Amino acid sequence: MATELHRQVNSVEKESGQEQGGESGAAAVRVRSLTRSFDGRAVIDNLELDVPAGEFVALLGRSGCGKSTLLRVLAGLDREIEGEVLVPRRKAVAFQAPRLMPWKRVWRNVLLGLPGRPGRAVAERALNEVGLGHRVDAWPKTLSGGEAQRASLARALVREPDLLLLDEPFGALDALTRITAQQLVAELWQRRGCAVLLVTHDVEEALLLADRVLVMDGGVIAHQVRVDRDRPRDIADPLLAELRTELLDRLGVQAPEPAVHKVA
Ligand SMILES: Nc1ncnc2c1ncn2[C@@H]1O[C@H](COP(=O)(O)OP(=O)(O)OP(=O)(O)O)[C@@H](O)[C@H]1O
Repeated sequence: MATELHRQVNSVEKESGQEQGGESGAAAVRVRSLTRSFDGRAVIDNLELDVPAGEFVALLGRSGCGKSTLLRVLAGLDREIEGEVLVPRRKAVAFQAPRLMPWKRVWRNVLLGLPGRPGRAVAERALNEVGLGHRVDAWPKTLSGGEAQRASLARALVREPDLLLLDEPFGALDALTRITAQQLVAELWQRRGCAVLLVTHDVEEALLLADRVLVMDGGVIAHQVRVDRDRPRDIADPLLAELRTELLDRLGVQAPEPAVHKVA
């Protein structure tokens, strides 16, 4: 299904007949010559990016290289830009911190900011989808870290996004909860068919989840690899191990030797 794209340029989001359908009809993101500067320094510098509808893309890069800035631009939260950014109107974003309002019950948090006064049943459906059906009436402070992150995902899902933007959503979770949350996102993506852009520091997470992994450096997408493997994936797969070394190299990180377990 073709997704209508909308232009975000210099604080204006306007519908444009020209770029709908046609060449961009199967795209979820089209970025041309995007530049974003802070105090005269271009953090994003003539960046180009295309994401087809339904693709899962992971974005890696050293700390401070501009990943979150790019995500905020795509989300429409930052419009002080030069260049062209086309994204679907239906988009949603989830951050590392779940950002739930403590004075509203979970289901009301899920519906926050949604137009058209949707009813509780809409929130319940999304909460069921992320396995939080039993916490519909809970207060945010009673949720565990993983539950709060799932509530945040439910809040993104009720928007029925064509583009889901995730900024380090698993960064604050413990290792076990993180794996469960990754599996949930993979399932949701497969079920919903939306495009996903996941900002992460974790090369293995990127390789386990994404169709394509991008490395941002010098204000542009400096490198990319395609992960041509069915899911669920195994990080011990030789292709993934090879791509992991390649990506760590591009990130300027020495790949550690695989751990050797000795049994006495
Ligand atoms: N509102 C702002 N005002 C000034 N500088 C900013 C602003 N937002 C971001 N920057 C700068 O832009 C650069 C990129 O920041 P950004 O948060 O996008 O990096 P990042 O790649 O997401 O980093 P990390 O991986 O550490 O989260 C940094 O040098 C940051 O200090």
